[in-house]
Amino acid sequence: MSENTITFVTGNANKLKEVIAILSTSESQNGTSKVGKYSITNKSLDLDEVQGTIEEVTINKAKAAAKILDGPVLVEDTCLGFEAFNNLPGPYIKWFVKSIGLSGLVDMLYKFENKGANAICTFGYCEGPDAEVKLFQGITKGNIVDSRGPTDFGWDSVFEPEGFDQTYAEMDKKTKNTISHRFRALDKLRDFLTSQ
Ligand SMILES: O=P(O)(O)OP(=O)(O)OP(=O)(O)OC[C@H]1O[C@@H](n2cnc3c(O)ncnc32)[C@H](O)[C@@H]1O
Ligand SMILES: [Mg+2]
Repeated sequence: MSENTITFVTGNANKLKEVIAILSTSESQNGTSKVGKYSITNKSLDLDEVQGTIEEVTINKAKAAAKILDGPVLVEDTCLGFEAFNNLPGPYIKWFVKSIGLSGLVDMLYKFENKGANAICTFGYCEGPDAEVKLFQGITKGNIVDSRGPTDFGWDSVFEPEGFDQTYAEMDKKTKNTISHRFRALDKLRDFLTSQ
């Protein structure tokens, strides 16, 4: 593998699809994206996640991936935080969705007038097992609403981004991919990689 190849490590096929779509250019082929001098390829691995802040979780994931693959890696951790809960569940949103479901998330806020939520995406880039992890974060604000639209990607159907009357799940993918937390984080990562 060339030294300019970065492996995006995720166990989530929907994340991967969005990353490829957002980074796609005429030079991308077969799931490999070109950003500046770098080629971004991918590997499906479910990395252990420690408890902590989103930054700590992402740094740990990146270090674990760089150790396993012994080379440049990119990982991503996605949070959904409720304003009424001081931004929890945050990095633990996956376990909340798994254990209480989407209607459970909506019910958590039933006592609160403030339905505000932040979708936060943090990419961690690490050049190798002994390198520092660089973070690139994107945030999209929105509200938690009753589920509308397909439920095949995480909490997409209960998150209505500010300024829109559709949930992420109801939007066409192109629209989501120009306003999403993931798009905003990748924009920063792209700036960094193209300046290298
Ligand atoms: O292997 P990794 O990359 O960690 O993939 P994951 O599915 O474990 O992902 P996270 O640890 O980042 O957990 C984030 C949770 O939020 C969900 N999620 C991530 N991005 C999302 C998005 O854009 N819209 C809706 N749900 C999303 C995802 O399905 C998880 O349940
Ligand atoms: Mg995960």
